[in-house]
Amino acid sequence: MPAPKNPFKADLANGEMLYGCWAGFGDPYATEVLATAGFDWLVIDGEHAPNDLRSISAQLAVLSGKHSHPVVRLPMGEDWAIKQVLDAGAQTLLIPMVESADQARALVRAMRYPPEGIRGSGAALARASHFSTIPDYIATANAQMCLLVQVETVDGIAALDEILEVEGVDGVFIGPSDLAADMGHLGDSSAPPVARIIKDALSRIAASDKAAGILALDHATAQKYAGCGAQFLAVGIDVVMLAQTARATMAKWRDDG
Ligand SMILES: O=C(O)C(=O)C[C@H](O)[C@@H](O)CO
Repeated sequence: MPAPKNPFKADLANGEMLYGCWAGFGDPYATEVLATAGFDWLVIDGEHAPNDLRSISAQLAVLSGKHSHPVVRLPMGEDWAIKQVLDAGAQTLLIPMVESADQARALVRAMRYPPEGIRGSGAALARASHFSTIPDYIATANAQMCLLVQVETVDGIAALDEILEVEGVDGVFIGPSDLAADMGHLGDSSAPPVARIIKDALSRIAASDKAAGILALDHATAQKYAGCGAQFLAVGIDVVMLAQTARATMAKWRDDG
C-alpha cells in the first residue's frame, strides 16, 4: 500500500484551474467550516496566522478526505519545520521568500527521503504513514510531495527563470503584498510597476512546466491574474471574510435599525 496520492499535485500537472482560500484562524473548527465552501485548496497559514505544529496537525486531520486540499505554509523554509509538517501528514507546502534556484533545490531535498533528499526517516510514529499502517510509505512518499515556492521580492523575480528550471518545484506563487513592499509600494500591489511585474511573472511561470499561483481579494483582480496565467488562484481569506461581513452587518443595523 503506497503513500496517499496527492490530488492537488496531479490536478496542477493536468493544468486544472484550482481556486483556493486562506485559512487564517489557526483553528480546526473554523477550517472545517471553511472546507464546506468547496474550495479546491486551503492554505493552513503558519506564516501570518497563529498556527503551530499542533494546530496545523489538527487542521490536516479535519481536512482528511474532504475536497479542499490542505496547503501548509511555513514561516520560512527550514528543514526541521518541513520534516515536522510532512510527518504530520502535509503533502503540499507553500514556502515564502524564495529568492534563488539554490534555495528552491534545498527545499526540494528537504521534502524528500534519501537518496533524493534529506527528510528524516521517522514515519513509524508519524500521522503521514497513518502510524505505520502504510507499509510502503517511505518508499513511495517522495512522488506525492508538492512544492509551491513563493517569489515575492525583487531578487526573487530576478531569479525567476533559474527557479523555473528547478526539478521538483511544482508551482510558483507570486506574493503580491510582499512584492509590492519590496518594490517600494508597501500596501499597494495595484501600483503600475508592481502590476506589470506580476503580469509578466505569471505569464512566464505559466509558459514553463510549473503552475502559476497568486492571491487576489477582489474579483476583478483575480480575473486579471487568471487571464495572465494563474492556475492555482486564491480568492479569499477567511479572517477577512468574517471581519468584513460582521462589520457590514452591524453597520447596517446601526444605520437602518
Ligand atoms: O505577499 C503576499 O501577498 C502573500 O504572500 C500573501 C499574504 O501573505 C497573505 O497573507 C495576504 O496578505
